[in-house]
Amino acid sequence: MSTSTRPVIKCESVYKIFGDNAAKILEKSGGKVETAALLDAGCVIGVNNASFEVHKGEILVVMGLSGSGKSTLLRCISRLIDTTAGAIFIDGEDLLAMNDRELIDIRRNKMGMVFQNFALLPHKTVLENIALPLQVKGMSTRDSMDRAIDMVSLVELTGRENDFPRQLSGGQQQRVGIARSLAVEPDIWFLDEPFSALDPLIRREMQDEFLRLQSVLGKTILFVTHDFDEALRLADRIAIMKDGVIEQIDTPANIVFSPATEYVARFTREVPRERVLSCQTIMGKYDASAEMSNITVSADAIIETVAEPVLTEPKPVAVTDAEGRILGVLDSRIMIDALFSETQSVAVTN
Ligand SMILES: Nc1ncnc2c1ncn2[C@@H]1O[C@H](COP(=O)(O)OP(=O)(O)OP(=O)(O)O)[C@@H](O)[C@H]1O
Repeated sequence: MSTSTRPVIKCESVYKIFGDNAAKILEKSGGKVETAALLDAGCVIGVNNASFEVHKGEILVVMGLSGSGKSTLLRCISRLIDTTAGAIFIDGEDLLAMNDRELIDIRRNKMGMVFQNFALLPHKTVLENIALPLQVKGMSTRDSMDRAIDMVSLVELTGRENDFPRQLSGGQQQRVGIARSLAVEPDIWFLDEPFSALDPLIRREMQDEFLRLQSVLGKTILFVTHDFDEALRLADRIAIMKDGVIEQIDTPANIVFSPATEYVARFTREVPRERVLSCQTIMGKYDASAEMSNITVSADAIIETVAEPVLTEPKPVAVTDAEGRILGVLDSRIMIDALFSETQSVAVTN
């Protein structure tokens, strides 16, 4: 993830107010949002003063309980609904200033969406469902079908091309939804509770599938969920929402170890540290003269994913960066200290 470049998504004081009187009240106040007056007038505040950026290749998970404003925020940024106040920039372009044609163009070519209910057309086959957005863009039937076949393979559904949605399991239907949204090669990927309708085992499988796809595709992602565990598994950063307000936006480790508010802390109390700490945050010093294990682990791997091999390995395991350079070591003592020590002594930097 790069944070030095221009953000792909930038929100500045974004508000979404629902209610017949909202426009009138805003007009009276000269566009200034006075939440108390709006609430008194019976308006509902969907998103309340959201400001943040999402960078290229980053997964930002928007997490909150039902009614906290997650979907409304996502819909403002994808312009499925109009924003009441504030500014949204996509690759530096003012989204709210775009005309209908520009909007259709950006939504068709730059943005992909996946919804909880899969939103597949029941009378079309898997291939036809995936090819449809390409045909809407003007691609020939033949080319769109060829591309749809590639997409089916990407989401590992080869052999089911001619099935109808009703012949597929929920997880398979969502794979089709994912393939369809990726077919147009969007830069920005919006996923609104994509796995919430799936049972827990399939859900976990789809989360792994999502991470696998992202490791290949490197999209810029806004992922909405009400499940804190899902947020921890998937996010580069998590935005926690309550009553339309983003209470905290930070890495999973910082959310868990430095919750900004009491509300955020309520989600984090029970989270085991191996779920959020990376190898880099607990590793020991590398001694070039020591005999090392043949296995290595990546510096940004979460401890949970490497605990077993490290704990069963008699020799120290090298922790390496993306170029394979050794940054430090892990061994069973370091691992046990990190997992079971009572005090939190590690520096949270990832
Ligand atoms: N079209 C609408 N008209 C009026 N109020 C709305 C509308 N859409 C959303 N709201 C309100 O805005 C607030 C945020 O809703 P939103 O759907 O964004 O929440 P959410 O966090 O996505 O919830 P869920 O997880 O249940 O989908 C809620 O109070 C909701 O009732």
